[in-house]
Order: sequence, then structure tokens, then C-alpha cells
Amino acid sequence: MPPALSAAPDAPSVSTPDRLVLDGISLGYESRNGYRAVVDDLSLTLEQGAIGCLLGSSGCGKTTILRAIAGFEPLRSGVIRLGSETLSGDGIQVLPERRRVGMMFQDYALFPHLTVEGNVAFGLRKRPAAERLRRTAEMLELVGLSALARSYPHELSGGQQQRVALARALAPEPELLLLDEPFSNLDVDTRERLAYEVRDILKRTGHTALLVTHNQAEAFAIADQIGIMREGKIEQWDSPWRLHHHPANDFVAEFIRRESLMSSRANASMRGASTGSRHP
Ligand SMILES: Nc1ncnc2c1ncn2[C@@H]1O[C@H](COP(=O)(O)OP(=O)(O)OP(=O)(O)O)[C@@H](O)[C@H]1O
Repeated sequence: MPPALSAAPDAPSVSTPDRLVLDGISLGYESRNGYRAVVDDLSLTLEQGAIGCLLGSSGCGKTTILRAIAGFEPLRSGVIRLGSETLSGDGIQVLPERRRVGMMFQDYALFPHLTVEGNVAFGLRKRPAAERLRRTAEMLELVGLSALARSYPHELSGGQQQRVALARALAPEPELLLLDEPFSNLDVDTRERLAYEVRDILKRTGHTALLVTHNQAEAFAIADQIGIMREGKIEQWDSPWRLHHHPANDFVAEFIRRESLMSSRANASMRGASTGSRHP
């Protein structure tokens, strides 16, 4: 007998409160030719402690959604809620710095003139010195970089820099972490390893996080819930297991099939290239 859906290894657990709710959000940009819709009546919910991922091709609106959640883009309609608080919509637009939302980007955006610990402590400037020191040390321990606290960003590998960026984003204890293509500057092996590491760290701290990427391997390595996007809409918001086994429509099925094929080809050719240089 086929296993019951609830027995799927990564089926979402029940009855944790929703942390992030996007309820029918629409937004876009003004241009010379007038308003252009980019995100159209999009909804999703993310439970407390869950890691969500928006997966879709370039230009489908992933970054625009993160920018709206962070408070940099106003909504045309719909509501964004974090816990019980409305952040955007219903006539409300909470300022970005009041949202308790942390962000981590693909280019790390570390300050080159500050040490690793200086970078992590940066977001804690307003805290008392003793607390700042304690929290910085705790964050460096969490991401396994205590030994490099006095190093400068240029002395670190890409993966280490990205771990500093994660420690910096988590230091002020955000209620939600947004990650925009965080691993795309890294080589293919580091990318997947770091995606698993970041998942492990976020699960240990219990943070709720939303990631955007166009890389399926990365999405499947890190996320509890994935939204397959097409032109500003989510075609299916589901667990990785269900996306593979129960795609909602032909678009999702074809997207998963094509991306898996492309990613295994890309991995094979990159590994082949490095093997080739050793065996001319
Ligand atoms: N500031 C802006 N002004 C006008 N149009 C914009 C602006 N930012 C993004 N867009 C347009 O909105 C659409 C969605 O962009 P967005 O960056 O959200 O896509 P994405 O899915 O994150 O793409 P990528 O994977 O390439 O980063 C694109 O067509 C883009 O050109």
C-alpha cells in the first residue's frame, strides 16, 4: 500500500501558529508607461520556525515579494502580517527598521573595514556593551567562526563570509529572516553544503525564514515549504515531498522535472571540468 501522505518524511507538522502571512498581496512598479503589476493576488503562510522558499525563474517577482515584506515596497492590495501584527496593508505601512525582519543577500554586504566580530556586532550598536559582546560571541559560536573573530572579510572564503552575514542578520533576534539568493555567489559544492548548514542553524535557533532562489537543489536542501512561482503568482505552495510526488499542475511537474535535469547536468559538467583539468 502506498504510504499515507501524513507519513511523508517531510510532511509539515500540525498546529504551530502562523508567523508570516501574505494575504492576497498585489504590487508592482510605476514606469513611464504607467503601472506594471509584478505580484498578483499572492497568498502564503509560514508557521513559526518553518523555512519557506520561493522558487522561480528570473523576473517572476521573488525579490519584489521580499522587498515588500521588508517594508521597502508598498502594497497595492492585500495584507502582510507577522505574528499578530499587520506590517503592510489595511492602511498600515510599518517602517522597515520597525519590522524585526533580518535580511541576508547574495553579496554578503559585509563591511570590509570591520573585523568579523565588528560586522556581527554592528546591528547591536544600541545594546549595552556587555550584552553586545555576549550576543556577538554567541552568534560566532553558532556559525562556527569563533576562531576567526578578529579576521577581516577579505581573509575569509565565500562560505565563511556568508556565515558571518548569517550571524550578523540573526544577532538582533529578528522574528523573521529573509534570504535573497544567499548562496548564488558560491561554487556548486559549497552552495549545497552551506544550504544544509544554514538549515541546521535556523532549526537550532527556531527562526522563521523565507528564502528566494532559482536553484531547485538549494530550495530542496533548505526549505520545509516551497512555492513554485510563475509571473507573480504561486502555482503550488507545498512541502518538497509533495511537490515531487503530487505536483498541482503540468507547469509544476515540468518545472520540477526540467530543473532537476538542468541541475544534475550543471553539477556533472562542473565536476567533469575540474576532473578534466586533473586528467588532461
Ligand atoms: N525598481 C524597479 N522598478 C521597475 N521595475 C522593477 C523594479 N525592480 C524590479 N522590477 C521588475 O519587476 C520584475 C520582477 O523583478 P524581481 O527582481 O522581483 O524578480 P526576481 O524573480 O527576483 O528575479 P531574479 O531571479 O532575476 O532576481 C522584473 O520584470 C523587473 O524588471
